[in-house]
Amino acid sequence: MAQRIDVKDLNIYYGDFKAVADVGMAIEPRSVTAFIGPSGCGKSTFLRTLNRMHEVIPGAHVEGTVAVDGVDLYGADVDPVAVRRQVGMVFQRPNPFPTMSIEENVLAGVRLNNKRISKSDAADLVEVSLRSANLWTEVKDRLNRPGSGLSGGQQQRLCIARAIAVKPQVLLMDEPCSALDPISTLAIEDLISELKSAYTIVIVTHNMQQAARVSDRTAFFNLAGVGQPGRLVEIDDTGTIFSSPREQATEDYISGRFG
Ligand SMILES: Nc1ncnc2c1ncn2[C@@H]1O[C@H](COP(=O)(O)OP(=O)(O)OP(=O)(O)O)[C@@H](O)[C@H]1O
Repeated sequence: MAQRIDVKDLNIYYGDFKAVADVGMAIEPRSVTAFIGPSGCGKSTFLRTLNRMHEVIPGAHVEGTVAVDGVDLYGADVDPVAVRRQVGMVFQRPNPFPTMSIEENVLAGVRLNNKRISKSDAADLVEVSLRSANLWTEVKDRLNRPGSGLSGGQQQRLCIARAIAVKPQVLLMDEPCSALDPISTLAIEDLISELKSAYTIVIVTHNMQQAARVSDRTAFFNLAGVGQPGRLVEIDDTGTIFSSPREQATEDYISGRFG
């Protein structure tokens, strides 16, 4: 299911403002890639271009290519809705649909895609998705209760189950633990490590220990100054980035000298 992503010469704009410049990188399947860097360097903006969520903002556009297994997501005949099915996203704050039951939350993406699904297939999909998200045993006896009745960490795992249920190839996570306590954070990190055997995972994180714990590859982004675009400084194996990065700016950032 996992797929490789190749980004080439990507420039990302909000209207006339170039927020991110000249990004090129390969993101490997069945691995976790972390994006780190100071606030405003464009990590979230870049992440959102990987499933065409960026362009839902009026005036926002990109130049360059993002190819998933060789197919440019920005090709003329590519349907952005199909892209978002293939490349799922989990956000900073858990956002289950509050009035929907746990079960209906898991199925929400599938229903949005207008897929007809029998009752027994739906029940199977709910169980498989919740099991994959390490949530099944905690909720199996209350599948009809509202998703909003779960703890923050459980809600985030529910959102991951909802993302998985549409069978994406890639999972994008934008600071998925920033609203969670340390125990829930560890549960999500364990889950990320399990999911990488099936998915290509990209995670934005402010937490460098988290990047070091969960990711195989780390990309460091930086900003030359206010009003300047963010740029990719380097991407390498996570161990290398945290022990012997090539660039001084990376060294300064990871050793806490700025950002
Ligand atoms: N909707 C928007 N409209 C206009 N500019 C935006 C929008 N969202 C982000 N930006 C700008 O794009 C640049 C990159 O922002 P982005 O949120 O991607 O950075 P980030 O590295 O994820 O930051 P943080 O770590 O603080 O979340 C910033 O200058 C920001 O002000």
